[in-house]
Amino acid sequence: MSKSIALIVAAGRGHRLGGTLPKQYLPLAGQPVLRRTVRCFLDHPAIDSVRVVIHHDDAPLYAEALDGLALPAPTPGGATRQDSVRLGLEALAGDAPDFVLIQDAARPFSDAATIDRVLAALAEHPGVVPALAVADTLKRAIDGHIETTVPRAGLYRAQTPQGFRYADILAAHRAAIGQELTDDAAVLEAAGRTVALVAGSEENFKITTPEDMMRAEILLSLARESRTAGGFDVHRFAPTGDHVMLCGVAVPHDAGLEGHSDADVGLHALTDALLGCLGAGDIGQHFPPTDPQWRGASSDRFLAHARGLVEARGGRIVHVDVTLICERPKIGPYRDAMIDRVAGILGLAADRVSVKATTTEKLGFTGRREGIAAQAMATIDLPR
Ligand SMILES: Nc1ccn([C@@H]2O[C@H](COP(=O)(O)OP(=O)(O)OP(=O)(O)O)[C@@H](O)[C@H]2O)c(=O)n1
Ligand SMILES: C[C@](O)(CO)[C@H](O)COP(=O)(O)O
Repeated sequence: MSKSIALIVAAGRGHRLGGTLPKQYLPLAGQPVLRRTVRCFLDHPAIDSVRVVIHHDDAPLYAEALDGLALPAPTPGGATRQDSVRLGLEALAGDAPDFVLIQDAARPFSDAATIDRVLAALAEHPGVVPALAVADTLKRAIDGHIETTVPRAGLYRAQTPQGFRYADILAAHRAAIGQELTDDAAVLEAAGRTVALVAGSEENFKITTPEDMMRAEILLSLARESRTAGGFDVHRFAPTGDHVMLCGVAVPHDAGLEGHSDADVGLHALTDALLGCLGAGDIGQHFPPTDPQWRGASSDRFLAHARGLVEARGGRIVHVDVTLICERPKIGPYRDAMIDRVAGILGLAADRVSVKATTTEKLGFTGRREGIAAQAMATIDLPR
C-alpha cells in the first residue's frame, strides 16, 4: 500500500487580498478558508495524513481555525511559496510518504474528483498537475499597449493539488533553491522531469483578490439553504414554588411551573423551533415525558441536543427569537441574562438571540395567570 500525504502551504500574507488577517484565516460562510481546504483532504479516503505549513506569527490563528481537527503540529514556512513548500517537504522526511499532494491553502474548493484524478495519474507519472485550458485570447502588453498576441493553443492554467513522488520533488526543490518558481510543477520541470496534466475544475480557483473572496461566498451560498421554523409551549403554574425557569434563568416568583422536566417554556419552544427547521419531529419525540430519566431535567440539555442535530447536518444556527407570554413574573429585569444563557447554550453571539415578553391584556389563561406560554422562531442554514 502506498502512502499519500497532503502538504498544505498556508504561510502567505495575502497582500493582494489586503485586510488585517491573512486570507487563509478569513471566515468563508462561517468557516475559515484554511479549515475548508484541510477538510477537502482529511475527508478524502486515499489521503493518509495532512500537514500544514504556516507563518511563524500565525500559531494562534492556526489553532483557532483548525480547532478539533486531528492534525500533526504545523511546520513553519518561509519567505516565498517555494521556500514554504521545501520546508514542508523536509519536515515530512520522518513520515516517508510515497506520494505528496502539494496544495495552496487558498484553494478551499479542491474536490474529491480532482484529487482522485491527480492520484490516479501519479501511478504513471512523476508529477501531475490539474489544469484548465485557457479560453480567452492572450495579449502580451507593455505600458498598456499590446506588443503581441500570444497563441493560446496548448496553454493551461495550473491549479493545485499538484502530485509528486515524494523523493523526486524533495530532491528537485533542494536543487531549485534560489530560483523563483511559482509552482511545484515548475520545480520538477527544472529538474528535467516531465509533468502530466489532468483536468482541473473551474470551482477550484485560488482566492487571491477580494473579488475571489466574494465569488467563494456566492458559491457557498448557492450550495446552502436557509430554513425558518417556529415552536410553541405552555406550562401551568403549580400551587407552590418560589421560582420559574425561563430561557435557562431562575426567575423568582410566588409559584413554580408544573412539568416533567424543569418546565422551561422558553427553551422548550426554542428546541421545537430548531427541530422544526430540521423536520426532526418535536421535543416530546426526542425526550418523551413518559421517560423517567427526563424527570426534573434541566432544559438546556434539550436545546443543546437540537443544536447538535443542526451541526451534525453541517448546519449553522443563524438567529433565534423567543417571546414569553405572561402577566407575571416581569421578564424585563432578566432579559439580558436569558439572552446570555441561550447564546451560551447555542454557541451564538448575543446579537443573534432575541428574548421578548408580552402580556395578553389579562385575557385568556395567561391573562388569568394560570400558566406561561412561549413561542419561538429559529433560522438556520444547511447544506442543500
Ligand atoms: N511565503 C509563502 C507564500 C505563500 N504561501 C502559500 O501559497 C499559497 C498560494 O500563494 P498566494 O495565493 O500567492 O498567497 P499569498 O502569498 O498569501 O498571497 P499574496 O501574494 O497576495 O501575498 C497560499 O496558500 C499561501 O498561503 C506560503 O505558504 N508561503
Ligand atoms: C501554485 C499555484 O496555485 C498554481 O496556479 C500558483 O502559482 C500559486 O500562487 P501564486 O500567486 O503564483 O503564488
